[in-house]
Amino acid sequence: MKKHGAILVVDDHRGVLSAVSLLLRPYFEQVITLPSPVRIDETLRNHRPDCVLLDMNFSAGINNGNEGLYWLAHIKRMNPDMPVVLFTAYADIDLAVRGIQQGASDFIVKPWENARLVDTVLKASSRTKRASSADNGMFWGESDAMKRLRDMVERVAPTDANVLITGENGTGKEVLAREIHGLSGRRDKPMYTVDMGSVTETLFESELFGHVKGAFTHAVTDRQGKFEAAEGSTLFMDEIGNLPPHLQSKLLVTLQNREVVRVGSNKPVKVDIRLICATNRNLDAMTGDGRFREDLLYRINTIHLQLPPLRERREDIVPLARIFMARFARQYDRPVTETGGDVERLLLSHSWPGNIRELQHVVEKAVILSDGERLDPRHFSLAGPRPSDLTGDRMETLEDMERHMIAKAVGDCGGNLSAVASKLGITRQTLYNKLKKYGL
Ligand SMILES: Nc1ncnc2c1ncn2[C@@H]1O[C@H](COP(=O)(O)OP(=O)(O)OP(=O)(O)O)[C@@H](O)[C@H]1O
Repeated sequence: MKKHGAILVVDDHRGVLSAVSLLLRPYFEQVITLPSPVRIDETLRNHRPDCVLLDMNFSAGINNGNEGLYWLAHIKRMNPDMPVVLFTAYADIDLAVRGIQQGASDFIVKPWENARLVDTVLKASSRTKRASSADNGMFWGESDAMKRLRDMVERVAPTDANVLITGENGTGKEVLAREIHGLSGRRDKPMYTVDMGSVTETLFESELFGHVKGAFTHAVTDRQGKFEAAEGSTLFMDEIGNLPPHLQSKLLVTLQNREVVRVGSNKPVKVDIRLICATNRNLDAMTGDGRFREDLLYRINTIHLQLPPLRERREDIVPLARIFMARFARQYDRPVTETGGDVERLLLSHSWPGNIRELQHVVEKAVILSDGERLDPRHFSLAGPRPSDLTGDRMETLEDMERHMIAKAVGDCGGNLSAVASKLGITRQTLYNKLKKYGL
């Protein structure tokens, strides 16, 4: 039988976690257990489980299930397609029904029947695969830069070549890493992520390479690092530019020898991983002034993929906005089905310093606030471009300046073209001509 990817089990009874973990291991590549929901976000981000089995009651003495419903809503907000099976010690059908109304896939009553529990979580996990690949996949779009990138990705993904993805914040580096993993021979195992931007520097080493008991004050047991966990799969190292110099050397040795040495040990362990790194920093400049090892850069960037900022793929702004609109309309049960011309002009007039993430957030907010079939331009509060967008390379000609002034005015006037024309002191017809000329 082919195993499913990963399942996350959250329950504050350690006995329950061990029993469920033993029961589910034959069916899942990875059974991740959490004794408290506080680390749910990080765990969902790093492990992308196929399903969550979520206890309904966490704080001792408060047994009204609200904690479970709270965390259910939280998971669904983060990841609308994630199937959540509720786990409750009380045969409280009303509560379970409320959970299902709020998006849970099913529920299991404790004490549970093993066969029913396995059957329920397997069904929920298969559902996610179909939903998420259709819904949360990468949108490539029509720009030449993205077409070239896609071509390259299709050729490179099936190989084991190390890949370096660069691009500004929010351009989709992690989405691209998942796409590469999904097209590779390693796709049956989950991709492992380690975010060098969120782990504190003192924990980098143990997080990556693991440690043995007693290696440092809090090392009370042996612990596997991400390199070992990702055995046979892909390891995605986000914000690689944050890696301090002594760990750059250790990473280089690990990649050269294909083996890791846990902190506090001298016994190397063989590893077989495919490495994908990402950064929004300029590693060439960092090697130039000695902040990043050049030999490590050569190791990690066998293939270099550069994601363009959203302002350089303007033809993709509206299609992406429509995808996000449809997704959030479903998630928040809103009737909105159209973006509308004024909203589209508004979106095209913005410079998107936060890239696709920013677009996704503003569309999400507008969908939540919407009450009709069309998005309302008043629900978009787009911040003006950053000062850096107004100077330097991107503002070289008078045309650049004019384009920027028109775009800004469209934003300031909420997409109302009569107001834009009068603000700029030109006729509506001239404004139309210029909007067309600049693709706004
Ligand atoms: N091509 C795409 N198609 C659909 N959604 C996308 C795409 N690229 C990015 N997104 C969405 O935009 C958000 C940001 O993407 P992601 O986290 O991959 O960016 P990033 O470049 O890794 O950001 P950061 O540098 O801040 O880590 C995510 O919510 C993701 O779902």
